[in-house]
Amino acid sequence: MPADLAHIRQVMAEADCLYTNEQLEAAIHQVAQSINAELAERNPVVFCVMNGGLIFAGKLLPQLDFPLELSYLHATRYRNETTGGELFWKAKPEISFMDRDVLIIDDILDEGHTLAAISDFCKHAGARQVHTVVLIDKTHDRKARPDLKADYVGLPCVDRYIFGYGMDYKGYWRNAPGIYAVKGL
Ligand SMILES: O=P(O)(O)OC[C@H]1O[C@H](OP(=O)(O)OP(=O)(O)O)[C@H](O)[C@@H]1O
Ligand code: HPA
Repeated sequence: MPADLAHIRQVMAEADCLYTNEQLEAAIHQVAQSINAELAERNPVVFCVMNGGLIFAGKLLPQLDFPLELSYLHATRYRNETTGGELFWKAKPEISFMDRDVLIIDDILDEGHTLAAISDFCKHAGARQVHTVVLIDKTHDRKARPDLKADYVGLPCVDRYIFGYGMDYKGYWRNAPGIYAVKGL
């Protein structure tokens, strides 16, 4: 069914801005410094988790100052909805990471099923160590595992449905230049 563009535009017009582009760029810079300090000698394989990780990865990677190999994977469980379901692999990693450090870049750690499944997949497939970085860690008590955390986090966010900076609302507004919460969600 075609999207109701009037609704999509209204969602943007009524959304609350949680983080501006400037705040996000400052957070990404901090994260990059931490990763530079800790992974510089690890020669990692870096995976951008599509689609949501695209903008964050694009802004983070040029600030990493050490040798790395870049690839992508695509696992999704929201599929243009605002609640998550079963994890579906659209593209598994193609580059070999056997006995290599892996860095997973994603936009958001929400319930964490996605990051946990990707990390487990990489460990079982022979990664030496799996590191994770997310731009946003949503604050609530519904994490897939109680101790589930990313190794590097840009910013926390309230327990609302958010979009922008790679994250979508019904497939739209990944291009929004900040992070916004949908009115009423
Ligand atoms: O922590 P979780 O509750 O598992 O949710 C986080 C995941 O959900 C989103 O992906 P989505 O399934 O929407 O796929 P997409 O990036 O292709 O939109 C987001 O990009 C994360 O990968
Ligand atoms: O709040 C969210 N917004 C967009 N995508 C998401 N994937 C998990 N949580 C979210």
